[in-house]
Amino acid sequence: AWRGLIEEYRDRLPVSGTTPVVTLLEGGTPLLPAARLSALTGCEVHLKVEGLNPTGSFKDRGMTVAISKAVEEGAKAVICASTGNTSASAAAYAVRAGLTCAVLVPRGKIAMGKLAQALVHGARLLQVDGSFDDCLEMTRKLAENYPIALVNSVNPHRLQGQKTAAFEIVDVLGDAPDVHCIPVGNAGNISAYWMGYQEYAADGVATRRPRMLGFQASGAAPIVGGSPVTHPHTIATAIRIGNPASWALAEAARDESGGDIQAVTDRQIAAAYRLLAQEEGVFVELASAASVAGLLQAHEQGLLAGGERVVCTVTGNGLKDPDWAISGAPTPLTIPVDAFEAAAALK
Ligand SMILES: Cc1ncc(COP(=O)(O)O)c(/C=C/C(=O)C(=O)O)c1O
Repeated sequence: AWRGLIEEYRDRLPVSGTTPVVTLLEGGTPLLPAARLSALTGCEVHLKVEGLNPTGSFKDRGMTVAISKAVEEGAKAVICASTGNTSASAAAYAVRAGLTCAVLVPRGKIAMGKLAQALVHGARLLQVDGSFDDCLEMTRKLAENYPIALVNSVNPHRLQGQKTAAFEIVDVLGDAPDVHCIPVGNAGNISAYWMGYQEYAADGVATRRPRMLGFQASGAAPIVGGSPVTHPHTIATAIRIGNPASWALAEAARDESGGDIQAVTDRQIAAAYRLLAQEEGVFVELASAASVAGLLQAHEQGLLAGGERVVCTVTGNGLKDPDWAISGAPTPLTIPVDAFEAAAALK
């Protein structure tokens, strides 16, 4: 049976025999063949469905390690800034560990499902009148001045946990893919995947490393533009980030892998979101669809050779932000009960 990431990849994580294991049995998510995307691109496309982690996003991978280490170091409380999924995950793992959790989120820019998770797990939720980047700056100051563990992806334990997704992909495919597409916000995840692929290639578990293709929303694309975006804007609120904490690591992943970091528009993201739901049967949140919007864009640009193996990470569950699924849907029909019975009686 699946034992959670620390037990599954213990010898590749910064834990020892005495590290308490705080887990919700995260990881082991599906690597789902994507027939429609394969037909559209002429590649062999798989989706790494990270919305099926315990709190509905890939953040659980990093949080199991960061919270376990926080307990080992004697922390009594944890804190993070978040566009939503990190706070949802930190709140749940803090409960598992018996720690107090404080989260700072940008007011009014967080999907309801994520807010619900932080609140229901009893996190102390601080809504900041500013951007995610302002939240992160405040969180770093608080963590410096109080005995409270910072569990954002600036905490190296987070990236250590998140690199396990790359291990799982190689373990299932038998080697690394040729290309890996992934959304980029605070840029921890693209950096963590590259770390994982590098580690497996260095140990000979994989014979190759993929080209990393990262995708930012065009209104929140500091790495693409080369300078911080003071007022980032996108419907994909999870990646509405103007000054990524792992900027340098993400550029290294791009350059060392021979990949790229590009922008995709909200329109492209929304189209990929609908395609995933209506043609692949996978419901993801908007930011997650940036990796598939990027796949289609890369195909258009001739960046993909026919038959190449491509993995797209879809990072969060669509249930986090159901409004987007409802807003464009046709109005449901309402049938009066008696008409229904009459119709049924027609048999
Ligand atoms: C669904 C989803 N998809 C992609 C990203 C981008 O990953 P990174 O590039 O590693 O930041 C996030 C990030 C969310 C937060 O940063 C947070 O929760 O504070 C996300 O929730």
